[in-house]
Amino acid sequence: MAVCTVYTVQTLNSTCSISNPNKTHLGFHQKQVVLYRTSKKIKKQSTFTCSAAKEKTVVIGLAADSGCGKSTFMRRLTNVFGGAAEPPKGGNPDSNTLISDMTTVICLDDYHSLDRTGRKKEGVTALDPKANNFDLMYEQVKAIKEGIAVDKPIYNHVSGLLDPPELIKPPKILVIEGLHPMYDQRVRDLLDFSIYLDISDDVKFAWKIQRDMAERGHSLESIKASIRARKPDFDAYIDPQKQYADAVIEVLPTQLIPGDNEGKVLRVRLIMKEGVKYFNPVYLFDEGSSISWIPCGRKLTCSYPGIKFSYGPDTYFGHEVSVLEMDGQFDRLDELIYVESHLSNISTKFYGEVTQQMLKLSDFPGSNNGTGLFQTIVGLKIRDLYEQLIAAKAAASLQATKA
Ligand SMILES: Nc1ncnc2c1ncn2[C@@H]1O[C@H](COP(=O)(O)OP(=O)(O)OP(=O)(O)O)[C@@H](O)[C@H]1O
Ligand SMILES: O=C(CO)[C@H](O)[C@H](O)COP(=O)(O)O
Repeated sequence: MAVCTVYTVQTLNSTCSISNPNKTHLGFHQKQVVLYRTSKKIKKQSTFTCSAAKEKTVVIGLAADSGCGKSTFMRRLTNVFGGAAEPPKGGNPDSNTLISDMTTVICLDDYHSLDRTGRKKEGVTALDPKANNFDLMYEQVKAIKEGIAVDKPIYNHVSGLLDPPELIKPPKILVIEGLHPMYDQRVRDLLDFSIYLDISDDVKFAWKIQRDMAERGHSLESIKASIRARKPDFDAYIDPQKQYADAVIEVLPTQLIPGDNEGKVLRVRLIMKEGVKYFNPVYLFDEGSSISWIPCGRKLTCSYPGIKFSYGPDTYFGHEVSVLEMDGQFDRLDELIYVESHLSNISTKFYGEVTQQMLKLSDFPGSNNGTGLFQTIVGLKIRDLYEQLIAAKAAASLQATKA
């Protein structure tokens, strides 16, 4: 359990980071100094120095079950912002954090309150809220959003233990990815934008088998057993979060091949909530219309079973949404430019940017289908949202200075 001590400071009202000799991280915000720490009480007689007020961090949430492509999506997203994403330099080699110039991605597995042995003893899975510390998750994400560095715990996936914490400094964009970014309302309310990767059971199974058998040496039976064991908690605690997401990427088996269960050709739907500030849903041809488009012709090479796009308005958990769908896969990625040129509101900075991004990362899984395409587009939408948020904050603070 985190110890959070609040000091009231009458004279300071800016936001800044402070560190004290106890190696804890403190910050001033709204006339308060707040201490975040994962263990023990902090001595109140610390001396600290204060740096200038900083830009606040934009927080993005990405939810999905394990093995559903979060890491792949994160690599696409950080690439949109440029610069390589790497684990903290000189830190724990088993850290789950990825840092680039603009973004820091933290994995919410780090807020497991029970380690592997503890979960076994209590008979709970990592998906169960009882195995996670939402109070600490909330306190630390809030602190980072306010410009305060924190000592975040590390869940070590190699040993199954909770390792000593690592320092997370406030980045421009913080992405919290994992099982529960939208489970706790307090954490959910801190998100500036949220995404849910909704991978159907058949596809999840195919991806998990491919990774856990080929890369991790698990047997088919043990993979099946692990999927079965997680399913009730997945349905109870993870899946319901999709109702809160601003964008959902739904991955289903193709409808172009009757009875297909190979999971190689995919039908992917990008479900975009209407009315989200700084987020204008992407559309095909004509905003708000219902469209069905088979682009296979002179400009796009399609082998069996072809490609089909659909677009139109819908409702999702009672919210108005726009849905863009792609079923099938590209034969030649460079021809994606033809599709891109028919999409609007994709938040590119130049003609062909989606195609360029896809070509750059063509060796990533899903680059020839709607998973890669929609992840890339969501990445560009997040960049746009970030730029709009920062511009709005700058305008507001200029206004405040004038007043
Ligand atoms: N769009 C995709 N198309 C095909 N395979 C994919 C796609 N995205 C991910 N995969 C495969 O699924 C597996 C899991 O992907 P990834 O590691 O990105 O998921 P994750 O959600 O981060 O997993 P975990 O939480 O377990 O670390 C990998 O083998 C990857 O190759
Ligand atoms: O659902 C998961 C999130 O990625 C993991 O299963 C959970 O974090 C437990 O990890 P491990 O199996 O390495 O102990």
